[in-house]
Amino acid sequence: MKQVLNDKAIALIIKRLAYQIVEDHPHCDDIVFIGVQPRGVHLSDRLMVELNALYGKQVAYGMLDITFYRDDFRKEIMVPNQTHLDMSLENKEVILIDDVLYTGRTTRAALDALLDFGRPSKVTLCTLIDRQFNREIPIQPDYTGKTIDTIFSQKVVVHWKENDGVDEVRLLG
Ligand SMILES: O=P(O)(O)OC[C@H]1O[C@H](OP(=O)(O)OP(=O)(O)O)[C@H](O)[C@@H]1O
Ligand SMILES: O=c1cc[nH]c(=O)[nH]1
Repeated sequence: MKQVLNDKAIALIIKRLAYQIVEDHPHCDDIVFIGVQPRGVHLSDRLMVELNALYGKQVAYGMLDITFYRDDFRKEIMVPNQTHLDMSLENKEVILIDDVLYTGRTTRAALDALLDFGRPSKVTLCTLIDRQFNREIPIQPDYTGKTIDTIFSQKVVVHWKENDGVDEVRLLG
């Protein structure tokens, strides 16, 4: 199982993503940052620390469960996570945050789920890892930590210190 990113690389990437977002958005008043449950939230929590420091205030931040919006949710029993989103998304720019983008189906479900909270003026996507091949939905990231060329049989595994004891990205297979 090959290590693709270690803890130092992940920390640097998260800082860089935060700077890129702030460069594109000098003001954060009309932005809502949303981590996709469950694993996107580890990345979004880290990004919020950087963004709060760069903006000098608490940015609007929520977490979105997409379980019942997945296109395969009827095929197996799934345990939902929690949504924490105590603001309207009407006319806000939403920056969706997830750890991995692969087929694009999770992001599609997230787009569907967030429409329950209003009509955003714009939605952009930030991901730590973009597995750029085998996309099944026409979705691309706007902010990418690292793009990885993978084949179908492989799997990208993102470990987070708070869950797995270590920050790292590994490629299985
Ligand atoms: O672009 P996609 O193919 O949807 O994959 C991306 C999603 O996969 C992982 O979640 P999880 O393992 O819960 O989802 P999965 O079962 O769809 O792989 C990851 O945290 C992303 O949310
Ligand atoms: O390789 C993959 C594909 C989807 N989701 C992951 O977390 N890893």
